[in-house]
Amino acid sequence: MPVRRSGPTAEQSSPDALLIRRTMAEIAPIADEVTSYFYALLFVRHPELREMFPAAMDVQRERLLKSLLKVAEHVDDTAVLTDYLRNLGLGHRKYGTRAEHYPALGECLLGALSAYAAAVWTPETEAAWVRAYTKISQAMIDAAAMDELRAPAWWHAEVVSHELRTSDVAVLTVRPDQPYPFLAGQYTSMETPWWPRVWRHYSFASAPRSDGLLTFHVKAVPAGWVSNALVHRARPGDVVRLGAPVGSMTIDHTTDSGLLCLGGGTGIAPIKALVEDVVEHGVRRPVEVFYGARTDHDLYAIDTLLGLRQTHPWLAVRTVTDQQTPLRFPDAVREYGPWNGYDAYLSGPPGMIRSGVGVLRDVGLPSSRIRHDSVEELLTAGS
Ligand SMILES: NC(=O)C1=CN([C@@H]2O[C@H](COP(=O)(O)OP(=O)(O)OC[C@H]3O[C@@H](n4cnc5c(N)ncnc54)[C@H](O)[C@@H]3O)[C@@H](O)[C@H]2O)C=CC1
Repeated sequence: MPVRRSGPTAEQSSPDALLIRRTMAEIAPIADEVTSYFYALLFVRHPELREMFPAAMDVQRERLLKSLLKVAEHVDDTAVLTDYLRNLGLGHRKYGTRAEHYPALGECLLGALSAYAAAVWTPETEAAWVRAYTKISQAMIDAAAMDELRAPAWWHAEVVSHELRTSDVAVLTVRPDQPYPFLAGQYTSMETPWWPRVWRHYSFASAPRSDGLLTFHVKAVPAGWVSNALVHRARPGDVVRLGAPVGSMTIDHTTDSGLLCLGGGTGIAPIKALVEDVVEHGVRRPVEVFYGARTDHDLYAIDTLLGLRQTHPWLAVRTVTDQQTPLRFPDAVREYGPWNGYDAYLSGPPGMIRSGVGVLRDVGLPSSRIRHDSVEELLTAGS
């Protein structure tokens, strides 16, 4: 996502926004308890909804809280909120969420907030939350209804190849059961047969292919149930479920400006897809890839990138490993350039994205030319 301007200042905030933020500030120190209480209320009052959620609720709790914080932060910023709620509405289709579930969720959310923010909870606060929740849920319901007209809620996809590239990184190729339209640079959510209702995000590692197959790079991370299953258990013939494609780290093909791409670890996956997308479009534009990894051994995608470079002279590929250089990745981009006129794409660990954005701003790139996925989403990606 391009880095956005910040929302309205406190002085410009609406009365509802102030009340909502006051509630969020009140519950911030006990946020875990509030979300646990919310789900307890929901499952006691509506036991039929329990089966829509995974057995272990830790990531789910975090996601709900992040969504609430995001809404509270941007409650007056229609542009940010509209985009965000649209994606949230689409994203909930794969869970089986329907319009009639929203009032139940809203009633339990207000129940949890009023119980834990009792010190600041007034009739005005309650009215502000009712207005906000009505707006939020309607935006999500409308987005889901629009999407229903053109796409399934999820796709089944069969693993057709599984290649272990290092002891903990696998390249998986899957065949969706129906056409799966997406853009290079986007990501999807995946559920495996071993962990039902646990969804994790993975970026597409190839541009759309004529045979319709999709490729992912997965690293088994400690305590990452889904990633470990995908790397160490998945075999051809296994069937996963995919949600809709999301993400705005895509190429603007109406210009021919240069691309500066920073991919760290398995974050090289969408960068490879972007390079293939440039190849597909046949327009020669400079593409400079910086590929960061801990060691040379971890540069599992280097042969593919060097292969592309051999046939496409506009492509430059530089590797930066933690062993090899005194300048840590992504600082190494400072040694090259100038980068004015380039669009930048970052993909990798959240810390790398944050420091990469800092480096790019330092070398003079405006925020509007820097693209990456939401760091909040990445914190629960791929585990
Ligand atoms: N669209 C995206 O942004 C994608 C993000 N990812 C994420 O990328 C990560 C990949 O993990 P690994 O392969 O284990 O990467 P890793 O931990 O091996 O790091 C890869 C590179 O990033 C650098 N790095 C790591 N943390 C940094 C920090 N805080 N500041 C500056 N540089 C840092 C490392 O030095 C190394 O060069 C996962 O968190 C995954 O979720 C993966 C695919 C797509």
